[in-house]
Amino acid sequence: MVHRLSFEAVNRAFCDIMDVPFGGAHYKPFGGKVVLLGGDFRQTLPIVADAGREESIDSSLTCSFLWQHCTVLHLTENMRVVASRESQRSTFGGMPFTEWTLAVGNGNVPGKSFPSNQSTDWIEIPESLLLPSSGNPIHTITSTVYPDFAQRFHNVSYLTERSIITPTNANVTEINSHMLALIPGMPRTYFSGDSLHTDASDPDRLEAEYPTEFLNSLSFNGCPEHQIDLKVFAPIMLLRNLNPSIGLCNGTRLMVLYLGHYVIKGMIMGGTFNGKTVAIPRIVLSVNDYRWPFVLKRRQFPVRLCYAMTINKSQGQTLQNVGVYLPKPVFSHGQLYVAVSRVRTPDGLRFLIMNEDGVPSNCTRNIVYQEAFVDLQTPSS
Ligand SMILES: Nc1ncnc2c1ncn2[C@@H]1O[C@H](COP(=O)(O)OP(=O)(O)OP(=O)(O)O)[C@@H](O)[C@H]1O
Repeated sequence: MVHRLSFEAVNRAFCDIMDVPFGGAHYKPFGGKVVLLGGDFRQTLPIVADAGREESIDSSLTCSFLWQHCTVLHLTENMRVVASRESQRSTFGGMPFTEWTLAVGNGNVPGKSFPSNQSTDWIEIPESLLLPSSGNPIHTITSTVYPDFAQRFHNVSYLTERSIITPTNANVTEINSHMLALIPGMPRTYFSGDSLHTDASDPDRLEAEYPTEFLNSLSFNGCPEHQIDLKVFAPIMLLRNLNPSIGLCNGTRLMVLYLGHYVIKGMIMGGTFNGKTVAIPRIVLSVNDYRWPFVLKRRQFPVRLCYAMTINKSQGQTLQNVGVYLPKPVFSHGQLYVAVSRVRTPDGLRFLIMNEDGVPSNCTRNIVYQEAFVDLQTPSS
């Protein structure tokens, strides 16, 4: 979901363009233009660094002054799952899959509480969705989602239809490294060129304080790593909008075809541009993180491996086979709902859950902030 401040900025720009006063009796939202917004408040809220529950809710469009001008219309049919007869037949917690998915999103699956844990937002995942609990969890989840990988690692449709999703980047990296090592041959490594930029009066002092080696060690959400290891046939995800008109958007998945010095060539997997071959250049990405007194400029290919991806990054994807790897529970509103709603059929969805002692479990957290739904039933003029 986009932060409400972004909508408010667009609103001001439209008022400016349409020469409509911003505020007062003649004020018209978006300069009088009709704007259609689509979204699902069961999904994750905008990411605000170090935000608690209140700040996350406050970032939502429903907390903007614009919301009073919105009319809410509800979609009623789940088009992703509707085609599957199997999803209607089987029951999950006594309901069809589509209803169970919504119950997870609405926070209506009956909770379970534990003597050791005061939190009541833990739910049981239906038995039919759980993976067998023995052995190495990484091996279990990767061999389930990527069966016969040694024979099929270069098959583009095989890669297109599957992914492992998990809450944190650390687990994503662990699974991606495991999978890359299974492809024959040595990886090609790309290192970024990092520098810092600052308006401070003494940039030399900052450069001495934060040497390049330190900049290289920094990782940021949505920014490629300093070191990227890739092999031909590996699936990668684009981390920036490069050229939407040819399908190169933030979140586009591609299979690597060629690893050059100046470009990476890949084949787009899924969506309107499925099968199209494209070249990705290195670009300079700027990261302005409040924790550091500088802007990091990183010159790197804007990609990362995507055998696994974070739950947040999986929003927008529709896949046939999804393994949800939960070595720790989800940590924010809507993540479990996003995880369970990536598939067309429950047959393609499997969970591997570990409890805090690292023992496989059938219970996990489902965080749902009910305040996120408060204003959705009230159509206004
Ligand atoms: N009218 C339709 N007829 C058939 N299939 C549809 C229709 N609308 C959407 N779908 C399918 O449902 C899936 C989800 O659609 P889409 O990605 O547009 O929804 P979304 O709300 O953006 O999803 P997300 O849950 O990722 O936010 C896609 O695979 C799409 O092909």
